[in-house]
Amino acid sequence: MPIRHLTADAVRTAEHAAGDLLANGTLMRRASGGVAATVIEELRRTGGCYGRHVGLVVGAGDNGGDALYAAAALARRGVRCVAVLLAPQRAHPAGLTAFRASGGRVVAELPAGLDVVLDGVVGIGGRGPLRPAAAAVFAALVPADQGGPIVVAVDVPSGVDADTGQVHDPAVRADITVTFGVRRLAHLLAGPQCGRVRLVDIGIDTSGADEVDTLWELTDAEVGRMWPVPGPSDDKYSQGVVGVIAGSARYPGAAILASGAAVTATSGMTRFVGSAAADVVSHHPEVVAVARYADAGRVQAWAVGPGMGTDDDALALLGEILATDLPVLVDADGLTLLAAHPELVADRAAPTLLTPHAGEFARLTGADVGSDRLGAVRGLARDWRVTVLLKGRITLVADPTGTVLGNDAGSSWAATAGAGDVLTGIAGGLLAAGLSPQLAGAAAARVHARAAARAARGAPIGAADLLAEVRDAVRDVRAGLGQWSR
Ligand SMILES: NC(=O)C1=CN([C@@H]2O[C@H](COP(=O)(O)OP(=O)(O)OC[C@H]3O[C@@H](n4cnc5c(N)ncnc54)[C@H](O)[C@@H]3O)[C@@H](O)[C@H]2O)[C@@H](O)CC1
Ligand SMILES: Nc1ncnc2c1ncn2[C@@H]1O[C@H](COP(=O)(O)OP(=O)(O)O)[C@@H](O)[C@H]1O
Ligand SMILES: [K+]
Repeated sequence: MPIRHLTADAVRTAEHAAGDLLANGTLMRRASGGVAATVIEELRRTGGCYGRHVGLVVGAGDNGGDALYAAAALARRGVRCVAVLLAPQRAHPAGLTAFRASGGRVVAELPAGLDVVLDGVVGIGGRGPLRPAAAAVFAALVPADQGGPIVVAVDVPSGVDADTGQVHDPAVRADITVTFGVRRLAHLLAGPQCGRVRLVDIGIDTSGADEVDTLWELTDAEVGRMWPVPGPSDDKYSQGVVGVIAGSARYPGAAILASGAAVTATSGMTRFVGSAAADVVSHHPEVVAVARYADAGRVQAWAVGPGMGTDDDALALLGEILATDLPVLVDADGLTLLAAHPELVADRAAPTLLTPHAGEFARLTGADVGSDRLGAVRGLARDWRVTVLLKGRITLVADPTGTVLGNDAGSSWAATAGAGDVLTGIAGGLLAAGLSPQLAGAAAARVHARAAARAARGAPIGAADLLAEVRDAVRDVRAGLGQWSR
């Protein structure tokens, strides 16, 4: 089962369904216990708990209550806790009582030399940026990598919108985020702001949540299991032949990268159509490359667009491809053409995957992606009745029914020219092998991101370096599946 992320509303619904557990404070006790356990783990890793120092920043709601109860539990382990109360009159009363009873002290500002700072300003009830008093406390902290305290966010880093993942300015940048029962949308949409996310079981049931409240994330094992590999009765045709249309004789780069990625991602066969046919074959001799579409031969899916140009010939070719009943991926120049000719996909029944970056997305919709990327990608997929993969550090793949798969690349090394051409080739290969556009897009994004991180190992890369690591990235996700038996 993919990892589920939910809206704040859906989280609240699940909490309320827990009935007495919510009313009698059991859920909050479990939540704060999870926060304390996380802090204890961190302190133990760095020398133990006794005599260490933890600072709290406490807001007016239950998020602050979690922090106060967690501190009371930490005090029982000999941790010394101090708290800045942002709204002293409205701090969680029972939490504050427990905090004081455990020896915790309320202070006007956080002292230097803290080991951990707990962000209990706001959780899923938060709106907008950190207000000035909270912002000043966090601005004064020395970052953890410069010897300052580790920042542990309770539920979500304050200033990050739990539903859209919008990182307001200012917002808390957490090293660790501890959340309860189920991950919130922001934990994927704003992954880099959350640091390491730790999920604490508090005994709520979220299985009945609606799809519109949900964002899914495939596990590596799921990506590995769905990756197409040849079986005993397969031949080069039976695994799905992908056709790539990209680049030009003048600009062969996109053609070489996209077709090379298609070759690398799956077995079977890659065909290529375009004026860069000779360049493609010189780099990837296994590609069956021709100049004209009429000579292409049969394929099971097309990947069309990178560097193909936007002239009348390109438009005519895109129209022919989209008029087939084959799965088609459209990227780059193909998307620019589609933005002006949406009728080309309006009546398409066959699987269709559009892979825009933010600029191409704006061309397609006439509006910027905005701060709600999830809502935006869902809207385009629904309105155009196609699957849309929105690129970036967090890739989102929405199908027309509203199901969305997200992928945090984990690093940003793939933000390099030509990396999108590689993604096109990988996803095109998976489409030809029979994966749905959504799974093809999400699985390709995962392997693409791993390949980028593998290639980089701390230094900038080009798209060709990323391409060279795709095979090992596939090996990574397939590790442990008993693949040698196939
Ligand atoms: N309901 C429950 O049983 C549970 C709740 N839990 C905790 O409760 C949290 C939700 O608590 P609440 O609904 O009280 O909401 P929060 O504590 O997240 O925030 C609401 C409060 O913050 C104020 N506020 C909103 N935006 C602000 C901003 N930008 N700057 C400063 N103050 C702002 C609001 O006026 C309100 O007083 C969860 O995130 C979680 O930490 C957990 O204990 C799990 C169980
Ligand atoms: N900040 C980032 N972090 C991680 N991956 C990124 C980031 N920005 C872009 N990418 C990925 O790199 C690729 C870039 O594709 P694209 O924008 O089409 O570039 P190009 O057209 O030059 O190939 C996509 O797979 C995208 O998801
Ligand atoms: K918080």
